[in-house]
Amino acid sequence: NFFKSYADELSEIADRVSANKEEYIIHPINQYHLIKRFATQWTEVNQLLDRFNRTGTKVHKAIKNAAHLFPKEEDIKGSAEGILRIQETYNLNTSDIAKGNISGQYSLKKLTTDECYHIGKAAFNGGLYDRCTQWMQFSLQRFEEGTQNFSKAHAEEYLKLLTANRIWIAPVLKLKNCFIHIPHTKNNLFLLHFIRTTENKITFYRRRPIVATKAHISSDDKSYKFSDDKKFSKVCRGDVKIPKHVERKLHCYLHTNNGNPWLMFNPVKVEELWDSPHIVQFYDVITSAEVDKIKKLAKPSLFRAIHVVSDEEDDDFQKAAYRITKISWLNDTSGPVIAKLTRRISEITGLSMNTSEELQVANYGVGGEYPPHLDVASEDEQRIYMLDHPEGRRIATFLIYLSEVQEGGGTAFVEAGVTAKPIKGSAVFWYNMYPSGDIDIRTFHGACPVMIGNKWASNKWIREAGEPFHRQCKLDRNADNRIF
Ligand SMILES: O=C(O)CCC(=O)C(=O)O
Ligand SMILES: [Fe+2]
Repeated sequence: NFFKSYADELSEIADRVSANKEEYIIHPINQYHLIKRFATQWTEVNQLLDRFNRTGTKVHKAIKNAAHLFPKEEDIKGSAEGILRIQETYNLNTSDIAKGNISGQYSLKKLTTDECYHIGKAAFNGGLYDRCTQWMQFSLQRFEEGTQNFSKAHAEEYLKLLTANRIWIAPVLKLKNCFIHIPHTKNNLFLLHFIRTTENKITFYRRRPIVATKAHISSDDKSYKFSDDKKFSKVCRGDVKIPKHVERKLHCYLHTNNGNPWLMFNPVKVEELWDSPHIVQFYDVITSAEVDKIKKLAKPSLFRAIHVVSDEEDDDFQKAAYRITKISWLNDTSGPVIAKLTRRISEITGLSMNTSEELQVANYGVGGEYPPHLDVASEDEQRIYMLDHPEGRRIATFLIYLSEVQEGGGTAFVEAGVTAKPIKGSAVFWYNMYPSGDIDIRTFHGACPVMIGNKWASNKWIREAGEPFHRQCKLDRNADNRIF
């Protein structure tokens, strides 16, 4: 019976998906279901085959051969967290998501009682207590609709816990460090959990505010603090309007880099995204065929990226294992397509590639994001990394989009309040340092969570040592960058 119902379920999905697999896979709820099927149901199939001694069958062999590639429990958790990250960033309704509706696009199946429960649990563990309440309520609602064998006591337990503790959560959140002194702490499991998650600070959805170190700051301003997580989400949603006086200065034009022969008959299309710091987007810098070649070269060596997060308190560095991006590095000998792209970046920007980094290729999955950061190291960090990087700091970033993203996944410049849209074949370019050599903290930026889609992007970081003849330093600390 189990095999039969599972086979029916799969063939129904296969029938409805076969026409457009890509469209199926880019929806976060479909991905969640797919990951779940591999992490749990196929394992169940395997166990049943073992139990009934059907170990020689074709399907058993297939599962055995591929089992090491299957997603694991932690991947289900990761994808539930991805859904929550999308929900938090883009202010989505719990009821919409439970119905499978993400920004107007529906998943093949809606979320079941136990799936709502599990997302609720992930919300609780991330300290999102109000969200947890909503998800548990939806779990119970689905249960009333009579979908499946799920013990509703689990969800009720969470709701009870949250209702009983509601009175003190809000004030305690405000007091933060004082709550440790509340008496009877040890007897309150919920409070202990709360303290633990709050103390950890980094949760999957809440990005740690980054404080500029002294070396980041060029003038007398000693206490510059970057905008918080809320601002990043707001910019990602496109809720920050470009002021009229800035908009008036932004243009689109064709660029030949002062009559560069490579660009004379095929000028590059430029759109200014911001005036100060000057941020531009180039269009059609790479063809679709070249993109396919780059992805093919990168795929075998993609590995999960680890973001380095600056620690607020001791200014030390900590690694946070956000499992949401995969990256790979390609150099000019990896293939002619890479060497050609490197030369093209040089023609467009007028900068030397002699001290540039290899091309970084990144792939973002469900809810994949890169929290706000500066691409350039502070002076203190550079002193530490000097031996590794005699070619100096990252003077400029050339960020190429290798795919479209249906919803979300833009690059948000938090201070400016503008988000670059991932358009396949285009590239965003900006200087991370002022002409004086000071770091331009206004270039603080991050990759917004991918809501629907599969995002591919590629970074070419250009380092300072190769540029003295291409980009003159200026003694005036107030001199601003102008790309062209
Ligand atoms: O992928 C993006 O949109 C931005 C990525 C980024 O900022 C980085 O890799 O440093
Ligand atoms: Fe970056």
